[in-house]
Amino acid sequence: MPPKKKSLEPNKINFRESFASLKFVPRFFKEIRKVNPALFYANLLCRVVNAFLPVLILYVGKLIIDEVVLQIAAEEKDLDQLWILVAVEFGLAVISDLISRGISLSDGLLGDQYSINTSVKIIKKTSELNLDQLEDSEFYDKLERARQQTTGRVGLMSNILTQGEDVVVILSLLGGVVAFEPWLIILLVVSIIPTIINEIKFSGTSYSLARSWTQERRELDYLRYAGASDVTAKEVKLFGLSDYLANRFKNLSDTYYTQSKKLAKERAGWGSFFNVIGTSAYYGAYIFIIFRTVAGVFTLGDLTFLSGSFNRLRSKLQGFFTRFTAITESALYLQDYFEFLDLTYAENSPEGKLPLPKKINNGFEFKNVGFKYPKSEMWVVRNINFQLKAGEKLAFVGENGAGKTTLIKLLLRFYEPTEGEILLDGIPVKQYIQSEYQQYFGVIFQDFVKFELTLRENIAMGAIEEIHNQERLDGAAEKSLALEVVSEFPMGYNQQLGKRFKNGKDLSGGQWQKIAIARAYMKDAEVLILDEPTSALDARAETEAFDRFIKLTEGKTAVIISHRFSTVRIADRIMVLKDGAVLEIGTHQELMKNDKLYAELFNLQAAGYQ
Ligand SMILES: Nc1ncnc2c1ncn2[C@@H]1O[C@H](COP(=O)(O)OP(=O)(O)OP(=O)(O)O)[C@@H](O)[C@H]1O
Repeated sequence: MPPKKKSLEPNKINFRESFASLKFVPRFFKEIRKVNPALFYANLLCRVVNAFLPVLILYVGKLIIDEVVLQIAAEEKDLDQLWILVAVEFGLAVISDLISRGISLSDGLLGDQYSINTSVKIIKKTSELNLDQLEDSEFYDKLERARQQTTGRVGLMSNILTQGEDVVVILSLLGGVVAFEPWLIILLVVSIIPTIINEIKFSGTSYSLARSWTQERRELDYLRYAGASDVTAKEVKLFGLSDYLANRFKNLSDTYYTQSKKLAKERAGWGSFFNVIGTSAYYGAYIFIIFRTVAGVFTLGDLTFLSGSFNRLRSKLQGFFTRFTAITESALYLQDYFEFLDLTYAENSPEGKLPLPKKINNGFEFKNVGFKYPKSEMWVVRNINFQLKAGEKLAFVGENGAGKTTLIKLLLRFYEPTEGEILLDGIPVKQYIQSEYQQYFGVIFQDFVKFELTLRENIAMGAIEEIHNQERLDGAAEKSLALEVVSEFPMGYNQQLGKRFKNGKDLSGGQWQKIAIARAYMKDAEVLILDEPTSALDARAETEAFDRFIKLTEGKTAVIISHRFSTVRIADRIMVLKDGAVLEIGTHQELMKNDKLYAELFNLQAAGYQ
């Protein structure tokens, strides 16, 4: 599919929207303060002191020049006063430098702590959300923006603090200028108006460009990954896909480049034009001050103080307005971040309140369950009625796409049924506290995660609080045949797995699967669910794994999904699914007698093995 063309005009975010995003700033600062209150207040104090230094330094400079002029004209030179002034200016310069360094140091430290804190919050929040939210692409974009802007938020913090500091600098400089010559303020206003116009003109545009490209940036990241990663390398080489992927990447990025180039050029062009106007106003003021000095109204010291103050004021005011745009732009990202943190569970699944019973007495029951995935009109499963009795081993079989995994996701309450309900001992499962309910289950999914962490961590993921319980780890590894994998490595459980990190070792598909099964044993859950857990195991390992599974989980409730009928027949009962409906359910013998799909598929596989 060729990449879709995007319009070259991003939706502009207007000034009002930019302002509205500032409402998140107080919450942002509350979070920063919480991260390290002492450092936060020290930073504020440094900034307050720093704000008064420029006007003080300029004023002492003026006194020095006036004193020099006085001493040139004096017949008897007395330089004591002059040296004191020079010493004061030197002292102020040293203090200013120390404080500036203190500010950037504390900015950096606060920023680092804050970004660690937000990353942790994002990870935790993600785990709280429902699967349908995580699978939703709009939501995913929000998550992406919340995640990406961590460093932007750190910049935002120092920008806002500098803004506050500059307000004090500007007021103090203004006070100085007004005391000498109030008329200069008019020229000052004229000199900064162009900057304000420029900022209003472009405010929000670059943000809206970046925002409207979130989805494409995700696509670009993916293409970069697909074209240059160890996971895809085999197929990319073999099928000669690298040019295709590189071109797709290039076409999409070229469109973005064209848009941002257009914006950057416009911004630079208008910026230079307005700057010329601003500079002219500054020189107007300068000429005015020179005239007044020549006329004897101002001293030479006044001249340096006023021109210095005027120049600083202008650049501070310009900085104030450009920074304001940067702040409102980053505050829009802040909005993404806080909106993400404030996301709640899907509205159609209000959280249940009932605590979970310690033991399952009768089991689960699906009553007329039907389900459509969010934003889809298709019934994936419908009219599903069956019981999963306590202590029973039930197998699901059926062709690809029949709905087996979907039923598991419903049982686990990753999704709520669109119609019908699921009961546990006669009570609808949605009445239980979801997180507690999910603790009942130990699950190995078809696409279980291969964590690029140590072997120990990979097994302990089933009950991470038990990571140092060697006995339990050994027990789980032994039951799942993963102990053989552990013994292959001199570092044993401490072996790093995967190829991403130094000394990491990749495993075969079957070895990974044994580790995933160990995870389920580690959990010691009430209900075990194995979704094609042995597809990568060799025939001997598979039989062994299943025989063990049945023995070791005696009395436990379990659901097994498998395409291998030799495995399935060990189950107490087998449920056959076809096109999202239950076709037949019973023991192996019953279904063979039934002589429908199960018997047909069983005989087909059995013939294949002969
Ligand atoms: N997250 C999802 N969003 C939308 N549709 C989905 C999603 N997951 C699965 N489906 C659709 O639901 C149907 C049933 O999928 P499911 O994974 O339950 O089948 P399965 O019986 O487990 O198949 P297999 O044997 O291939 O694992 C399929 O048509 C699939 O396209």
